[in-house]
Amino acid sequence: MSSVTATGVRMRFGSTEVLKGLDLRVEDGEVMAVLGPSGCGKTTLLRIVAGFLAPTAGEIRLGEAIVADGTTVVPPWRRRVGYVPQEGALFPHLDVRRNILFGLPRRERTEQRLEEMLELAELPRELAGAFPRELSGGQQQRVALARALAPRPRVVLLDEPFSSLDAALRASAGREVMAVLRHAGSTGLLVTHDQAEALSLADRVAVMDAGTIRQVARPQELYAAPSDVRVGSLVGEATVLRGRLEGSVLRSVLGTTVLPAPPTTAAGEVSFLVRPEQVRLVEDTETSGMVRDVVFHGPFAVVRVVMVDGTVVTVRVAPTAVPDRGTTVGLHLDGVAGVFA
Ligand SMILES: Nc1ncnc2c1ncn2[C@@H]1O[C@H](COP(=O)(O)OP(=O)(O)OP(=O)(O)O)[C@@H](O)[C@H]1O
Repeated sequence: MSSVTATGVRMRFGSTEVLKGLDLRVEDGEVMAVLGPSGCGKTTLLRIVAGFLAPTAGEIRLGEAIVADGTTVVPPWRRRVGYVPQEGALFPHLDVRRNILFGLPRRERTEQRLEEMLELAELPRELAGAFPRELSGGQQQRVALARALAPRPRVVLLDEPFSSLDAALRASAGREVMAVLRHAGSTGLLVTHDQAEALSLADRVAVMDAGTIRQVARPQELYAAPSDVRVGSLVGEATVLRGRLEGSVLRSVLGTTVLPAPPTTAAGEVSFLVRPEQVRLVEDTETSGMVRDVVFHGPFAVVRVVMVDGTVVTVRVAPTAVPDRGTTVGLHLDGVAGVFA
C-alpha cells in the first residue's frame, strides 16, 4: 500500500486551466473522499493519479516514488493503481471470473486468486460464472472493486462508483465497498459530488472547488467547522447570514446569540453559517418569520422560513412538529457552524 501526494498540480485543456496548483496528500491505508461540484476537476485529478493524463505542471508521488512531474510520466500499468470507473465498469461479454482476473498476468489467473477476491468482496462462489447483466447494481460494483484489487494495487481510485445506483442501494453498496477496501488495507481515493456519501464513507474529506482543494478534514470536523462560507455550503445544508459580533455575542435577524467562546477569526460585521438543526422553532420570541415551504422526509422535515428582512432560514424539525405553510413561527438559534470576516 502507499500514500498519494499531489503537489502543485496544474492541468490545462486548451485555454482552460482545470487544476490550478492542487495540493493533496492521502495517507497510507486511508480512504479519502474528494468532494466537489460537477466540473470542478475531480475526474481529471483521478486520471492524473492513475496515469491516463500527464499534468501540465506539478508532481504526483505514490509512496516515495515520483510517477509524474515535468519530465517523468510513469505509464498507468507500471503504477500499480486500481481504478473503479463511473459507469460501465465491467466487461459485459465476460463472466465474473474473467472480469475479476482480467488485469492479472496469465500465470496469476488462478482459481485460488479468484476465490480470494470473491471472498474479500463477499460475493458467493456461485456468481463466478454469471455475466454482469445477471447481477444487481451493488454486486456489479463489488465485482468492479474485486477486479481493481486483484492485481494488489498500491492505491485504489474510485470515480463516483455509486452514482448509477438508486438511493437505497447506493448507501449499502457504499458501506460494503468501503468495508472491502478497509479489509484489504488499501489506500483509497473516492471522488464524489454527493456530500452524504463523502461524509459517511471516508476517513477524511477533501473539498475541491474550481481546480483547488479548499479544506481537508475529518467528516465531523468539516461539517461542524468549515474553513469558509463556500466550503460550509458545499458540505451539508447551510444558511449564510450577516450579523454583528462583539466578543462572543452575535446579533442578527435571528436575535442575540451568545457563542460558547469568542471566535478568533472575525469580529464586527460578520457572515455566519447555520446548519438546519441549529435553529429551533419556538413560540414566544421577537425573531419571527413566515413558513414559506415544508419538505417532509419521514424521520424529519425541512422548513424554510422567510424573515422580516427577506432572509430565508432553513430549519430541521421533528416529524411531529411540522408547521403549516404561511404560518408565523419564532426562531431560536442554538449555535453556529462558523463565523467569518
Ligand atoms: N480531455 C478533455 N479535454 C478538454 N476538456 C476536458 C477534458 N477532460 C475534462 N475537461 C474539462 O475539465 C473540466 C473538469 O472536468 P472533470 O471531469 O475533471 O470534472 P468533475 O469534477 O469530475 O465533474 P463531474 O462530477 O461532472 O464528473 C470540465 O469543464 C471538462 O469539460
